[in-house]
Amino acid sequence: MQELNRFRLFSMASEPKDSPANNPGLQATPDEATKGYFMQQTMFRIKDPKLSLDFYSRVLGMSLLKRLDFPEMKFSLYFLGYEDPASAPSNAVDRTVWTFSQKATIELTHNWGTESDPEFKGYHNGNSEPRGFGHWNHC
Ligand SMILES: C[C@@H](O)C(=O)SC[C@H](NC(=O)CC[C@H](N)C(=O)O)C(=O)NCC(=O)O
Ligand SMILES: [Zn+2]
Repeated sequence: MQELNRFRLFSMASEPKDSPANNPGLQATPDEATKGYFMQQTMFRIKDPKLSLDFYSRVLGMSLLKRLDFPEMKFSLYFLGYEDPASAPSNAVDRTVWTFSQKATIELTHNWGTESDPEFKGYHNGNSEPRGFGHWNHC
């Protein structure tokens, strides 16, 4: 009962639990230097683009906003998001600029050959030591 009362007491605090007053370091407004900036992309390395593109499009419902190939460095980048690709510019350079102006995209990095390399054991999933990436919630 003690724990429940303590919880009730805390949740009745004058300040909302999520306020800056209850969260040292939390700022109500961003620094002028980065005002207007937003999280534009996070990157995952993938083994096989055929399997990953199927998963991200069919299962997660995302669209391919832009693909960039770097043959001299033997890798490709696939930018996925929830914008309608039909609204993307047709010009390749303009489409790259458009893609990089979309919020919270996913950049899939494919280092060529991993899909067929028997020695490739996959990338670290973050959930074994040393722990790193945690999870992605899709709902
Ligand atoms: C275009 C822009 O969004 C990028 O992030 S490119 C960044 C660059 N990516 C690569 O070199 C991909 C191939 C490389 N072998 C790799 O697996 O990363 C890069 O800086 N990658 C390093 C990183 O930590 O992101
Ligand atoms: Zn990137």
